[in-house]
Amino acid sequence: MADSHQIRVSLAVMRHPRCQREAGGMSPTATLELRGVDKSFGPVHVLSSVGLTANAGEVTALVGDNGAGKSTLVKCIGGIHRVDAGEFIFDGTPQVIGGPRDAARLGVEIVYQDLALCDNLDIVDNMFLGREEVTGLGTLDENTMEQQARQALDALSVRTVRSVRQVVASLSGGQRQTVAIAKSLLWKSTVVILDEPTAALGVAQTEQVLGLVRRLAGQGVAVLMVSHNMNDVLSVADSIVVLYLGRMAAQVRREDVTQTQVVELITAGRSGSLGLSPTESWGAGI
Ligand SMILES: Nc1ncnc2c1ncn2[C@@H]1O[C@H](COP(=O)(O)OP(=O)(O)OP(=O)(O)O)[C@@H](O)[C@H]1O
Repeated sequence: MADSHQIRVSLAVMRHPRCQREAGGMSPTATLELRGVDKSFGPVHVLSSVGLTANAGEVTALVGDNGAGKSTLVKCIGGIHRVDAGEFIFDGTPQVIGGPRDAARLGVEIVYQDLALCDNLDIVDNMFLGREEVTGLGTLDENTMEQQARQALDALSVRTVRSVRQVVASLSGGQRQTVAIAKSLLWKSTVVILDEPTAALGVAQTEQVLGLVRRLAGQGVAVLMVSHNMNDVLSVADSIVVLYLGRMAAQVRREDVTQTQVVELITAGRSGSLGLSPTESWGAGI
């Protein structure tokens, strides 16, 4: 294992290919970058100067203890909460997120834990709910929707769903998660936020969904995955953002940290062996 000096050096030189391209003269552009995000509810300061970077083609895990501010941050990115201060930069351009429509226009899709699927509708109906394709005659274009739903599932190599005309109520937890994730691909989202995607799943289904998360990133999406499950985070993330009491403890590359160091960041806001204080660590490993 690398010692703390090596880790600091590797963090400083930023080993990700995008960063190597920067070293070679090409400038990397994060799909989503947050800088100095503050959010309070009345007198309660929930987020203070939070920043993170989510790159296309990567899974960025967002971790932190209960109450650290993960959900609040996700809701700020999704336009559900308005931030008090801070910048949202999409593909290098600062943007204002004044509400959910702005976030959707910028390609942000949030897959919540409850998945917000309608049990009585089939997979196609769920994937196109509120955004149905219509024919020139004004009727629903079922064939096109069915084809596109199938394509989205195929792009993610989904083999577990037999028919896109299956009613969602009949699907397993993993299959439902699959439908919700494939929906984000269908809508060409550029930033997909997954809220605890394996929370209610058994071992086999967890493996399948984690594979799906990787393939989603493989489609060029910047995936931000909120998770309490350290095994999931360490097996699937390229980069890990740790929130501690509403502040950035660190954003580190997966390969630069051990599980113990991530747990230290989550529980204490710093990791002695990493040698990074919260202010030093912001952005160090991106
Ligand atoms: N609408 C609100 N009004 C007041 N305080 C709030 C509101 N929403 C969240 N908070 C507070 O903000 C803090 C962060 O909550 P948040 O739900 O973002 O944390 P979290 O990291 O997602 O936690 P968990 O892992 O338990 O879901 C908590 O102390 C919570 O009580």
